[in-house]
Amino acid sequence: MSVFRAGLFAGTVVVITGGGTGIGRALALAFGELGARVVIAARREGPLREVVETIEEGGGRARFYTLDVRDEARVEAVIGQIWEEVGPVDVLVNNAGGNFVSPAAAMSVGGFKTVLDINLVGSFLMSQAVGRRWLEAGRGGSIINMSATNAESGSPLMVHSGASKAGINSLTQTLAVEWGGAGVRVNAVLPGPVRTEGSDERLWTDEKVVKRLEDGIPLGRFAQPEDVVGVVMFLASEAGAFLTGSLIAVDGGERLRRLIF
Ligand SMILES: CCCCC/C=C/C(=O)SCCNC(=O)CCNC(=O)[C@H](O)C(C)(C)COP(=O)(O)OP(=O)(O)OC[C@H]1O[C@@H](n2cnc3c(N)ncnc32)[C@H](O)[C@@H]1OP(=O)(O)O
Ligand SMILES: NC(=O)C1=CN([C@@H]2O[C@H](COP(=O)(O)OP(=O)(O)OC[C@H]3O[C@@H](n4cnc5c(N)ncnc54)[C@H](OP(=O)(O)O)[C@@H]3O)[C@@H](O)[C@H]2O)C=CC1
Repeated sequence: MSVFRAGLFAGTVVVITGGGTGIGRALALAFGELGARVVIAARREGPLREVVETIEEGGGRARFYTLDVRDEARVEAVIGQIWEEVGPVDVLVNNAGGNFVSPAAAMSVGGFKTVLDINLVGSFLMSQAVGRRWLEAGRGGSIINMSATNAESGSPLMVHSGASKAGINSLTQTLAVEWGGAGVRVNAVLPGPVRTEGSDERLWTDEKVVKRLEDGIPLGRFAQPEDVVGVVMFLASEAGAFLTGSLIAVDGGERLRRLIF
């Protein structure tokens, strides 16, 4: 049950990249439930369609667009279409992300760049396409970037992901300063390990690793996608009106643990 009031996001257009699965799906459903006009965008139509149908069955309003966040022309076209077909965007959640496990010494530059392109360049392109329109129209808005705790701590076998998320933290703070005067707030959420379709397939495949990770989380369990929802809602709402450039970890304390004893 949501702790936020019914209709909190009525009249608000919320765009979520990667909204067909995992954390993005949980966010889309939650925003839909609170009255937002939800727009989700990713590469595969199937998961996007399922989420839109689920929101509409619950009485909410949603639509999807297929896009690859690395494709500058497609990003610009889709954002233009959203403005015309749905209305001016109020909230952008840059959630689309990619990752895989690989020793740094064995990783191809193609693999490294792929994850940088999806996570960092994709967040930049989406923010730029939306932000330009906000600046031109003299209206504010809120951007929430999905970073990760590996931006701030060395996480072996994820050199591409960690570097991209550190870049996202910097992008967040730079845009917060550059666009703050125009009423645009830019914040980032840093989840620790979360069980999702994408991460279960690519990262958390070894139960021994899962158990070890879980043992190291002070709150004693992996996060579920729903654990990330509340802080995003808070940042998107009026309650977050004076937050910008903030990097907020949602990790059950995982980033604090050090192997001393
Ligand atoms: C504390 C916790 C921190 C956790 C932080 C973050 C967690 C997450 O992000 S979980 C999200 C997981 N979800 C996803 O990754 C979903 C989207 N992922 C994908 O689409 C793919 O996995 C992708 C990232 C590889 C991108 O797909 P695509 O654009 O189709 O890329 P290609 O398959 O063409 O590969 C490009 C390039 O990357 C190399 N590569 C791909 N997978 C691996 C692998 N498992 N190991 C090593 N290298 C891999 C591939 O060989 C290509 O390289 P080049 O041929 O050199 O170009
Ligand atoms: N799971 C975890 O442990 C953690 C995840 N995160 C971050 O949370 C976010 C969501 O991840 P999570 O829910 O776990 O993973 P999922 O794989 O379930 O979701 C990622 C979504 O991103 C979309 N996506 C991937 N690449 C692109 C692209 N090039 N263009 C458009 N959309 C794309 C995918 O859809 P499609 O394939 O259809 O394009 C998918 O729906 C990511 O930014 C991730 O880095 C952060 C910390 C921990």
